[in-house]
Amino acid sequence: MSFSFNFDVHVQTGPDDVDCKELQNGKPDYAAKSTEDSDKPAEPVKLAKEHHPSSDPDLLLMDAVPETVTIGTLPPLHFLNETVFEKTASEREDGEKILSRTAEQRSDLISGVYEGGLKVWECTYDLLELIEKDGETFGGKRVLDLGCGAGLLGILALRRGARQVHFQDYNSTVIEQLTLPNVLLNCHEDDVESEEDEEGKGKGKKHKDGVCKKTVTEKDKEKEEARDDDEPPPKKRALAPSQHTSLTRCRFFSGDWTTFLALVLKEDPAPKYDIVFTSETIYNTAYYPALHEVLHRLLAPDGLVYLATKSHYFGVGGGLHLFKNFVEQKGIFSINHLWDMEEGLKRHVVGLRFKMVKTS
Ligand SMILES: C[S@@+](CC[C@H](N)C(=O)[O-])C[C@H]1O[C@@H](n2cnc3c(N)ncnc32)[C@H](O)[C@@H]1O
Repeated sequence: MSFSFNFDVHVQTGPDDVDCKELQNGKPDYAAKSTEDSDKPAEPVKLAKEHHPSSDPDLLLMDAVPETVTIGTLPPLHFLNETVFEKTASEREDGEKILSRTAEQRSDLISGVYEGGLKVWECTYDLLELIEKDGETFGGKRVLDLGCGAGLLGILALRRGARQVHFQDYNSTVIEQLTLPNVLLNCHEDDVESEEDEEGKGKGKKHKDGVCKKTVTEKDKEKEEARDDDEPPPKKRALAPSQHTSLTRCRFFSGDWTTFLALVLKEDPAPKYDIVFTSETIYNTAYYPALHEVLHRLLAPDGLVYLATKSHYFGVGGGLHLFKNFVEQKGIFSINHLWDMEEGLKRHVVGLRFKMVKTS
């Protein structure tokens, strides 16, 4: 069986693989690309493009093994477990070959080739919890999930009434095989509501930090496969893209930040975002100029960037301290700590706002 989506790609992509430093012992070597030695900015390596879902994705979703994360009173969020990619890599469309390469190399990141979007990283959960605690409302807001991976942050905003949500990931395979399917999994509002009623009662494991994570097991999957043909379709079956009103509020982009910015700045008017989420994206100091430029150009004058990050990325080099230094040198944004976990490997959520409200 093929797991492919058909996408209309409206902007041509560049070469997929580039000369890049690859992981050594599972960690990328960014030493040659640190901010100190980079008078030349990091090369754009993957040209940006927009993805338009153009076919019925039901088949893919029927075979998917979704997980659900529930945090406090937030709506449950569904996402494909990364293990599905290991098992089905050869059957999926993957022009970038990242599914096979990550499986071969057993690596979370391959610098310049695969930037880690196929799994949900820890700080995404931290940020979801902060949103729950602070009661952030999204009604009518324009949201960018920058370096989205699975896209849970953007999906939450969508579920909570954001006017538009744009998803960006470095890898087109991530957008096509993970982000978009996840959006579809979560877009069927009626289904999701009825699942909340049924499933809130105990299948999930309550974690001490309040995160309730439920995995749909192989057994559940077998049960689903054994279903009689006369039975109604499973609740989580997604609607065709054209039927999704939620989907009309979304756009999907892949590519590196420099060319992503260039692509959207060609639009008239160019997008401005009230909220930008970016989780676990500051591990590589070489990318700071491009990341900062995206935030600078695309954040609305009174907008807010939620940045979730580990304190330090061991073996990689980046981290909050270096990023704060970079931001301070630029003098555009002020940074506030919104949440800190000081035990173990320290994690943080910080907010960035323009120092002076821009008049544009
Ligand atoms: C470690 S993953 C985090 C994924 C997701 N935000 C999460 O927390 O689960 C880092 C993400 O940052 C994005 N990223 C990193 N460097 C990038 C670059 N130079 N250009 C564009 N995207 C980049 C990739 O899309 C990648 O998915």
